[in-house]
Amino acid sequence: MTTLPQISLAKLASDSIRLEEQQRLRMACEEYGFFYLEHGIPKEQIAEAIDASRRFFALPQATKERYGHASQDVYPVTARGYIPLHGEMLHPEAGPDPKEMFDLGIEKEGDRRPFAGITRLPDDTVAPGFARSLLALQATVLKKVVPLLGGALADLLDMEKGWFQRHFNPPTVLQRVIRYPSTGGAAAKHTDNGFFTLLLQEELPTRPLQVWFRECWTPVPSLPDSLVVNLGDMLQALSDDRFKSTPHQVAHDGPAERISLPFFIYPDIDARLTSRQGKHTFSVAEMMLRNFESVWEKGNGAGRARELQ
Ligand SMILES: O=C(O)CCC(=O)C(=O)O
Ligand SMILES: [Fe+2]
Repeated sequence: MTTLPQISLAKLASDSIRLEEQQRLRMACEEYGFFYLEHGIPKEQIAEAIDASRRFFALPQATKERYGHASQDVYPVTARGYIPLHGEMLHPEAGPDPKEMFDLGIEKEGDRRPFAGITRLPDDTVAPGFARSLLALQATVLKKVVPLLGGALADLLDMEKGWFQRHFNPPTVLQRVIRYPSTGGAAAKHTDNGFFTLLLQEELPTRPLQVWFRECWTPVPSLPDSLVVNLGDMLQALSDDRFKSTPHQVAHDGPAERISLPFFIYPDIDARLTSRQGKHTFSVAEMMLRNFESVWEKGNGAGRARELQ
């Protein structure tokens, strides 16, 4: 069985072995577009967010729907809030996905730019610990993981000094909580549209996440203390197509429900970026809005779904 490369965040941070680890990261990005990252996030913090999410999803449907897209005050409204089962379609041939979700972001009052602002979230009287544990996890991810991994990737892209700090200050974040029911859950094949995605998943003996590798669907089992990183379409473009934004899908058939916690990391919403060799130039806001239009208005699926057979 193929095992994805394992990269260590601590090694990327260490002066003595950073270069060696960066070369392994380069190989992971060029050959796979998917890898494990030993992250160092406390287990309890992840477990708390998963438990609180499970409790939220167990609430009555009418309670959850109070936080749906129609109640959100951000642009686009589809960027935040609760999405019921079969509420999203990642690939048009597969139809709507059997999964339930909640989306949040960097919560900043008064920020009216696309994909920014405040999510209408359930408070502790409705969903104890839900908002608090998810936002605490976001803070840890943004502090401990994103700058180190992002900086290492920017070095590999051969961007000028300070490129990452300039264009990810702050990053745009779509933080998602997904529940796949025990009776069968799925996310259809797609690519992610951003720079990279960090996926924290429950440690289960089953292997529902699958990556398209060497013309085969290959399972990506959870590994202790590691999250899964996959590269998105923006990073593929910024690498002049050297790095892979790899197709993936989820096929979950129980026996228990599965909670996963992806963080979709994008550059600053105001950034306009050009790849090193100049093959690709894009505005982050325009590319994100196009992707949302494809998923939510045109029914064409996510990322490069349309190109995937
Ligand atoms: O739940 C997972 O394991 C992956 C979900 C995913 O690929 C996505 O939401 O983009
Ligand atoms: Fe994905």
